[in-house]
Amino acid sequence: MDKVIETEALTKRFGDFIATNAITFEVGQGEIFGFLGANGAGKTTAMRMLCGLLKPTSGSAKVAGYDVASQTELVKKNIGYMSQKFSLYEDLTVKENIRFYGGIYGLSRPRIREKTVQLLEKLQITKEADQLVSSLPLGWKQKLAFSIAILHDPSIVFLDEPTGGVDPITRRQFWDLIYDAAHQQTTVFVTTHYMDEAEYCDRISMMVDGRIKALDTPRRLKAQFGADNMNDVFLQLARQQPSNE
Ligand SMILES: Nc1ncnc2c1ncn2[C@@H]1O[C@H](COP(=O)(O)OP(=O)(O)OP(=O)(O)O)[C@@H](O)[C@H]1O
Repeated sequence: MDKVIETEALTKRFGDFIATNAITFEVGQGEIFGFLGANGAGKTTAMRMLCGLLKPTSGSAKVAGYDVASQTELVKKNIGYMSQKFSLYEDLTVKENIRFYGGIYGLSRPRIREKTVQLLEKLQITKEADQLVSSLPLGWKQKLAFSIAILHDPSIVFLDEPTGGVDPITRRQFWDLIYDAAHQQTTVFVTTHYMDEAEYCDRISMMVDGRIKALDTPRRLKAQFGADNMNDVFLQLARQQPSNE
C-alpha cells in the first residue's frame, strides 16, 4: 500500500492546552479514512495541520510525500479540501464556481470546460448550471463542493464534516461520490459525527482529548469492543477515564 499520509507524534498546542497530542498514523492511496471524535477532540486542528494551514508545535507529517511544515505550498497543490462551511460562492452560479476554482487550481481553460461538462453530467445538474448556488438545496451544494474540491484530481481530499444537516438518503448519495473518487485512487480523509458514515470507511481512527485511542477497520473495532455498531464503540471510548500516558 502506497502511503499518502504519514504522521509521527504530530502535536499542536495552544498555550498550555494540547489540542492534538502526538498522533501517529498512516493512510494509503485510495483508502477512505474516517477521522472520528467528539466535539473538541482535536480533529479539525489535526486536519488543518495536514493541509498545511496550521504549523505543528512538534512532531511531523508528510502528505502526498511533502512535509506539512516546510513544503506547505506543495502540500496544498496536491490536496483537495472541503471545510464544514464549504467554500462555494453563493452569489456565483454553479458554472462560475467551477470556473473560479478551476482557475485557482491552475487548470487550463479547455480543461476547465471539459471538467465542467463532466461534473454537471455526473451530478445531473446541467439544467441548473446557470443558477446561483444560493438557490440550490443543501445536499446539492455539498455534492458540488466535493466535486469542486477534487476538480484538479488531487491524490488526497480532506472532508471536514461534509454532510452536516442533510437526511440519510442525501448523505448516502454523497457517499456514492466518495466511493467513486476512492475507486479512482483518490484518498479520502473524512471527519464525521454520523456513525452510519463511519461504517462506510475502510479504516477509522477515534480521537479522544487530542489522542488517537483506536484505529482499525469498522469490523475489527466492533469485534475489539464487543459492539454491534460504531456508535457503541464510540460511546465506550468516550466513557473511558482519561489516561495519564
Ligand atoms: N486557535 C485556537 N486557540 C485556542 N484553542 C483552540 C484553537 N483552535 C482550536 N482550539 C481548541 O482545541 C480543541 C480542539 O478543537 P478542534 O476544532 O480541533 O476539535 P474538533 O475535534 O475538530 O471539534 P469539532 O467536531 O467541534 O469541530 C478545542 O478545545 C478548541 O477549543
